[in-house]
Amino acid sequence: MALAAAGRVLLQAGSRLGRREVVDGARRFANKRVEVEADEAAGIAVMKLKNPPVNSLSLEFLTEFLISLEKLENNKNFRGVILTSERPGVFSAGLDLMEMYGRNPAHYAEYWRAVQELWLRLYLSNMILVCAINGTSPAGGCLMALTCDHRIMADNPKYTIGLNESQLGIVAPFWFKDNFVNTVGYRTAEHALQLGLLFPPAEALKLGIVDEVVPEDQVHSKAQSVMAQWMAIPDHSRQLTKNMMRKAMADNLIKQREADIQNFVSFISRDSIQKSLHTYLEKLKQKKG
Ligand SMILES: CCCCCCCCCCC/C=C/C(=O)SCCNC(=O)CCNC(=O)[C@H](O)C(C)(C)COP(=O)(O)OP(=O)(O)OC[C@H]1O[C@@H](n2cnc3c(N)ncnc32)[C@H](O)[C@@H]1OP(=O)(O)O
Repeated sequence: MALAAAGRVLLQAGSRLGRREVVDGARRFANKRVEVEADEAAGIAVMKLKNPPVNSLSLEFLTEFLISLEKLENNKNFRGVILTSERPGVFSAGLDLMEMYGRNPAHYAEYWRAVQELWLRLYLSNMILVCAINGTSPAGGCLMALTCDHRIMADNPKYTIGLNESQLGIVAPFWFKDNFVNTVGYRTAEHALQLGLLFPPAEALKLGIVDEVVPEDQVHSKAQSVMAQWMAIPDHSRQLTKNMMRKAMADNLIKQREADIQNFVSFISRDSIQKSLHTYLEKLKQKKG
């Protein structure tokens, strides 16, 4: 119920944005920040993140992404989604720092609700989610990948993935942490989260953050072949199994969703945290100069 209500809010927000949907022969639809190549006959869609320059998860991006995902969820012909970046090199730079810096509490609350919604929708999706990680994927970007059923990363040592929040002076919330612990195990998570480590593909594979590392030019073909394997499993048994594995963790967030929002708002509003974000943003700028 809570999920459905939040979804309606996002849909309303989406229509307020007034984006015109572009339909190309019923096989492709796009809003400004997400491109969907939908092969209805095959039952597979490729969702490409395209929020330049670095696919940060801004409020507008989250709204548009959730609307596109809902369209696919509502069409029973779609059984699988491949998530990838339209800009190879960066899968996603994670949560948009500008949504968490210098804004007011109401904005922080609205943003955090949308971040929660993204995680819940992806984590509990009945569809098969395969992540084709064709670039760097820190923090919220890594979280998106962690919600998927299978992760394939491009073999480029320049790319990294992990939950680096502590390096920014912020903290990965409990549900980021739980998703990570369930993927890599407690000790690895404890170590990586405290240090805010980002891992290149080979290490990410060793730790189980990703399931496969393949040459960069094969990420998409690999994602398609993995999807074919997963599609061969009957939906009802796969979905019941997925739900059995994931429901408890998602319910843990659902039951304390409002408290989690309040925690986020009071944490992110602190002067010391705003100062840390300021310093990090300055560092990002200086890196350029
Ligand atoms: C008690 C417990 C309570 C807990 C309560 C909760 C607490 C808060 C939890 C918050 C969880 C946060 C999760 C996150 O996802 S935080 C974001 C983490 N992301 C990063 O650290 C990535 C930062 N970016 C980079 O490292 C690089 O940009 C990247 C490697 C991704 C790409 O490099 P590239 O050289 O290609 O591009 P630039 O660095 O030049 O960047 C281009 C412009 O984009 C801006 N940028 C980059 N990342 C972000 C971002 N995440 N959000 C907003 N903007 C971003 C960058 O500043 C450049 O902008 P300008 O062109 O204007 O300079």
